[in-house]
Amino acid sequence: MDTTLHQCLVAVKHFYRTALLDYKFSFGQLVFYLASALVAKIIYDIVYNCYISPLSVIPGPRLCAISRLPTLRRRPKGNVFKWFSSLSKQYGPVVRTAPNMVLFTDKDDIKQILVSDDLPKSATIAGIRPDTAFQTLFTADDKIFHKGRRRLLSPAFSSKYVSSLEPLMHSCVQALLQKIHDTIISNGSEKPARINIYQWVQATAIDVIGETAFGGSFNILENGDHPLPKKIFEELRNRIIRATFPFLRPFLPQDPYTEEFITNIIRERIALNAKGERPHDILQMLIDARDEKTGKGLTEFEMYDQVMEFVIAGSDTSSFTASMSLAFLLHRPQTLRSLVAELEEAFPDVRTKDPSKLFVPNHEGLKNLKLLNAVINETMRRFPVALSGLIRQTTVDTMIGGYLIPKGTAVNAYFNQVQNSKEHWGPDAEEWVPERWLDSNNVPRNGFYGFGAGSRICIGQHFAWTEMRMILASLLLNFDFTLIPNQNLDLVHFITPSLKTKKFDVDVCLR
Ligand code: HEM
Repeated sequence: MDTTLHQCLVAVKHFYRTALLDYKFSFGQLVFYLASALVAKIIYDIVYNCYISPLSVIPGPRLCAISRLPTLRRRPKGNVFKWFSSLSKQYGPVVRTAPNMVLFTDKDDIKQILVSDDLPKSATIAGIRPDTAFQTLFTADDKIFHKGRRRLLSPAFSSKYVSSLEPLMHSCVQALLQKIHDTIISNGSEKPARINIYQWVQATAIDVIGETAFGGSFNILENGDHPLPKKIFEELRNRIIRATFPFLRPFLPQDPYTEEFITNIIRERIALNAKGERPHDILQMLIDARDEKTGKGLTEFEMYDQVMEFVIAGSDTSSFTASMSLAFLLHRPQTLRSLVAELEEAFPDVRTKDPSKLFVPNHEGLKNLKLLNAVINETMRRFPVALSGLIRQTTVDTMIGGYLIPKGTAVNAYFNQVQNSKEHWGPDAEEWVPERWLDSNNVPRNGFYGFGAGSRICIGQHFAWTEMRMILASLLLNFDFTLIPNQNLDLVHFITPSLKTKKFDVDVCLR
């Protein structure tokens, strides 16, 4: 038998060698051989993925073992997180979601991925870069690059530095209050005005990041129909599509509007520097950055890329959380009343002030307010910004969740499931109940990852907390809001989450 097999192999080898050397095969034969090689490769991959790969023992839908199709078709629609949740309910804490990707929903596994092993970001994340050659803080998969960029930018996010930005945030929040106030007055102050608070808070957050990080408000709120928020959303969706289907990259170029908008800001700053003015903010840090070895600075594109990342990371995240907090408060009047009482107790003079003056509380007076913090934490628990999970990649064969995960596998720390699990958070885990945060015993250890964890933990968390507390408290201290029931609160997630309708209307009147 062995001899026969050997003879066969020798004959096949001989045939191919002669054929290749003498080109003694027709075009039809060539197509046939290539097609058979392709079919053999497909069959090999299917057999390997289903029966031989160490991942083959991990539960999950059969199709996921051989194809990325189930994930690919959901990502561009922004609803992959719903599927992940249903998979983990059906298959348990470790699920294979693609031939080379595994979903983890156990809290210890998530801690291992993000903190103990502190795995690097996966190649999937690198795909969301506009130009894959350039890394940014959020997308960096090279740990050394990440460390250097993080060291460079950290001073702009320290709690001390963020406190110094408070007057700038104050002016943007004041502009939001003024716009609401003026709308109520122009509507005839005795009746409530209907506004899309979701959109206005989003515009405010973009202005805050412009004012604090790039030297001047983008004035998005003022120019109600500014194209930037829509362009940012389109860019987020395109980034996911480019990462999911790399062959579509040439057909989905970077949007010229945002590139020009941000590049102009950079050029204006460089011109300002030439006049001797050097504001101390993120933009200046990027302009001044020099490579330790080569002494070279960032190119204009690299600066644009990093600035754009901050505009994305710093706007839709905190605005989503702040406006969803308000939406849920309106659905839970008892908590709304308690929160307003907490705020009025902390700022008793707000009532005695001139009613025509709008009041923005200082952050020092807000930061320790228990219910305010609980409301924001509860919104981040129920609807985390990283709704589809945090994707990392193994660099060596690693045991996670009792399975051998080979080197180069994408692992998704899907903490959304942990944060909404009845096992960890009790029978009301799927309800929005901020009061649970008032007793620290109710918060399970390693059960909350609102800002991520490990070396990639959100660099902007002090910034976000300051901004969210100021926006929410200012709205509630100055106005009365009424819920308009039965609005669609369905979410989509493209890097950051948003309401599918981009709309949450409220009726608002002066207090
Ligand atoms: C409610 C508000 C926010 C939430 C819930 C949030 C959440 C997160 C999470 C979960 C991560 C970790 C991503 C990962 O591990 O893959 C992250 C990273 C990051 N966030 Fe935030 N974020 C918020 C606001 C902000 C703000 C205001 C900024 C900037 C002004 C910002 C900038 C960043 C950046 C640059 C990273 C990447 C950090 C790194 O990889 O070193 N975020 N954020």
